[in-house]
Amino acid sequence: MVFNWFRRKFGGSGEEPSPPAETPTEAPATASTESTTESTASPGILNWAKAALQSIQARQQSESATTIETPEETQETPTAEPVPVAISEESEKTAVVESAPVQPVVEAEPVGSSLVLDEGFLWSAEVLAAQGRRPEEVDIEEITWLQRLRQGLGKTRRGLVHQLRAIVGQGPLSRDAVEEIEMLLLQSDVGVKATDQIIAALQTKIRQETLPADQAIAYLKEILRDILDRPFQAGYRRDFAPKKGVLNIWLIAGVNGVGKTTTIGKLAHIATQSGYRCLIAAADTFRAAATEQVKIWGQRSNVEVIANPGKNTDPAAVVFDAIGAAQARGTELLLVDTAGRLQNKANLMEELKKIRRIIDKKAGNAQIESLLVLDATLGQNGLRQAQVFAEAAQLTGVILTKLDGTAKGGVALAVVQELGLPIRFIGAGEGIKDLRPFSSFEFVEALLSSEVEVAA
Ligand SMILES: Nc1nc2c(ncn2[C@@H]2O[C@H](COP(=O)(O)OP(=O)(O)OP(=O)(O)O)[C@@H](O)[C@H]2O)c(=O)[nH]1
Repeated sequence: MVFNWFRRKFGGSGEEPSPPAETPTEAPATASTESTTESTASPGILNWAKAALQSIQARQQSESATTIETPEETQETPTAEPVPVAISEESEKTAVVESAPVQPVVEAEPVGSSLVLDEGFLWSAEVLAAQGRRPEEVDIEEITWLQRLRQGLGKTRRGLVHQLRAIVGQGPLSRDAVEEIEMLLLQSDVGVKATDQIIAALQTKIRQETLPADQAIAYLKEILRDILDRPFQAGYRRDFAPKKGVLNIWLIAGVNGVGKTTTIGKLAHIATQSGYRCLIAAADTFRAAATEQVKIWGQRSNVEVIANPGKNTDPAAVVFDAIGAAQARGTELLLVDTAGRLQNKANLMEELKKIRRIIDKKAGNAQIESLLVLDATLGQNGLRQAQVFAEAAQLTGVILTKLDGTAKGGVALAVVQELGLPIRFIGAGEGIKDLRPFSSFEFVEALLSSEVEVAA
């Protein structure tokens, strides 16, 4: 059984978590602000984690038993022949449909590392339980991803949590304490505007009452979640799964090197794993290697790539062809890769606008999303680029990549504060499974939770 990331329900602030778990554990039923602030795993969490581990192991065993019994069904490699499609007049001499070759990359689950009831597993269990999840419904992919996210933000978290605790634990916030927190947030790339908001909210609360460090951190988490979820109050929908049975087009934009192509590959993987018919348009015709690169990613998920092998061909024509192909085949998700660099910025923006016009014209009924990919390691610099794109591409969301690197994580707050756009996915690694839908609750926990220890 394959885990469906698009159907995954998040708990956390502002969203009702699932009903309390009816398990023999004492797992917390809701995402309360106090739920994940302890540094020692409670017996409830330990039981919850054990139950989740057993359930994952049992499923893996029964799946491997099925594989052994019916090898032809489960291990057969699907083959795909190139399929001709309707193409536009402009490009009919050169356009071809690149069909995904046959061998999808099969990534083995890192069973050995993840199936241990270690600190990382316990922390993931705590985060999932706090969202009202039941241990028997948790998938190994969720545990692995949460561990990865937490690892990626580890450096920032260790610096932040330790110092914040020391400051907020000293009673009402003094002027010095406020300045210290401000510095910490700015150093973590939170940006001036979001930092001001956080400080103002924190001051109001801590002036009113003296909070122990644990509660002050819990309150800080709540403030951060509120900022990250604010676009939902402004009309953006929380649920970001593509609609089934209709054409969804996701235009992926961003400057070169931020991870657009890689992200498209990872999205194609999530989409096919979640049961969507998916297609990729290779509309970065400026960089010669870009098409080749996106084709390799297409192969990994067995997703076809519509490309035009000519030199400097019109990317809008590729998109036109791809929409035609998608409509002819009943594709549900068309991912459009775009150039990150042209002769100059004005050209790049013009190209994006043109692609957008083609999409609006040829696929007016499609569900269109325009997603900006931002490299989290660029911090505030990435934001300036974003503002330019926001106008040209009518952005509807952001994908934050490279949170596993030197990124400080706080940039997520700056992005939402400055652009008013929701973060839809985050990437924390170069592998096919290293991009997942964004959850403010999980992100903030990964950024600010203390280490969890098994109680003696
Ligand atoms: N560590 C890490 N590396 C990433 C992540 N996402 C992408 N990368 C790497 O970033 C580099 C650039 O990624 P691309 O996908 O080629 O970027 P692009 O935006 O398509 O670049 P252009 O095609 O030049 O516009 C590659 O080496 C990727 O492996 C991530 O989440 N973490």
